[in-house]
Amino acid sequence: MVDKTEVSNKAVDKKIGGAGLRGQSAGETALCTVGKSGSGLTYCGYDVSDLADNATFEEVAYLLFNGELPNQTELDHYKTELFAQRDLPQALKEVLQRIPADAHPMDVMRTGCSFLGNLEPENDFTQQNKASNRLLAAFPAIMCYWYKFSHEGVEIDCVTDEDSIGGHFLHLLNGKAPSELHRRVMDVSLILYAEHEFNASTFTARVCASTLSDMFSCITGAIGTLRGPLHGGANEAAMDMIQKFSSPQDAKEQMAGMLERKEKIMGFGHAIYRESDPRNVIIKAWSKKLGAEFGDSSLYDISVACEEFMWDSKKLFCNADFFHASAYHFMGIPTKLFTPIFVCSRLTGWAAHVMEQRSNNRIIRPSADYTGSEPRKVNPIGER
Ligand SMILES: CC(=O)SCCNC(=O)CCNC(=O)[C@H](O)C(C)(C)COP(=O)(O)OP(=O)(O)OC[C@H]1O[C@@H](n2cnc3c(N)ncnc32)[C@H](O)[C@@H]1OP(=O)(O)O
Ligand SMILES: O=C([O-])CC(=O)C(=O)O
Repeated sequence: MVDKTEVSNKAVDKKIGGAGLRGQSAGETALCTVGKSGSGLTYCGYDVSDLADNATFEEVAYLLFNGELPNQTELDHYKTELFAQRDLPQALKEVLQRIPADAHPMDVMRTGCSFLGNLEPENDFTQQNKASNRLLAAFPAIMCYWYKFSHEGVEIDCVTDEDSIGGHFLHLLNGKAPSELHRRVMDVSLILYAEHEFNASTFTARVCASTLSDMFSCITGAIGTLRGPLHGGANEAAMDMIQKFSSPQDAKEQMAGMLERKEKIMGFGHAIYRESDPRNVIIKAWSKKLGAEFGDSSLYDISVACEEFMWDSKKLFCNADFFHASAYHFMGIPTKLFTPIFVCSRLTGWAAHVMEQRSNNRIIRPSADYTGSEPRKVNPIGER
């Protein structure tokens, strides 16, 4: 007779692992493919390059939340809904005022998200779209209200008449309407960062969702995960690095030294893509255009030298973050706000994954291979 305990233990013992769970399928999604078809990245079946050329970020947000692109009436309605929710509650402004200027802006985003969840909680899952859209509308103001208050002592008006979220963010940051080029690049950037399957921050959101927690908790956890330099924090780290290089030649020499010292070069490599990140070619082209408009393309030329050097020496390629650094810089965005912009975009992917997890949920709880001590007895404290 088969011993049932033995069978169930065997099931548990089956190793689903490997460092970083690389190559393991950890669930199903209808939202995104990475490294599979088209240019290598699709959202709900649409190639990201097609979306970047022919859609706006709001259309992509709608797509991720609803599974289909909106028609004009649906888009107008959606944008009106988002537009009406841009302002921040006074209590949140007061909290943001208390966060010091030297705080990490990702900590500001985390606190802003969490605190909004106290003021306007998601009481049940019928409110999941409402909560997601509220965060989508409010994130640019959370970032800019804190930044302008803590750095310039200015209490900004959190509402603008900008039509798009990207334009709204740039307007809040600069206190004036952005150029059409900047509006467009910000929109493309938000599209490129919107969704990326089971990346670390999205997986965090899904794990949190799987316990049937609320949307604000899922997003707050995801922000904390995106913060690290191996994930979203790489765009900021890439900027810090390229700013230290005085010329393309200097970049190559210094990078050679970094590789020799076994340092990680931020903005290069990827856990899934093997030869290129499809988002890079898109943001790189916009960075070149912005550099020309900026009137000094040296940062772009240095970035290209870094790209060539890393490919020639290590066969490592730029990921989505690398040319975002120069692109954002050319638009006058302070480096410390780079990763928070990622939050404003990726919120859409996170929230869509939370909704998907909830729609077919089982608590995510893998097992671990034990590597600790053999079973042992507690000695009385005097004998240790
Ligand atoms: C939007 C995003 O989140 S994109 C990712 C942003 N993160 C970064 O840019 C940080 C820099 N990059 C990295 O640290 C890594 O490439 C990651 C975290 C993105 C992926 O990590 P992994 O999946 O473990 O990388 P992978 O298995 O491809 O690494 C292969 C080898 O290349 C090395 N390598 C990978 N990326 C880099 C890099 N940027 N600089 C130097 N060496 C690198 C690894 O150390 C590893 O070497 P080893 O075999 O001697 O240990
Ligand atoms: O997929 C990943 O591991 C990281 C990434 O590129 C993203 O989240 O956009």
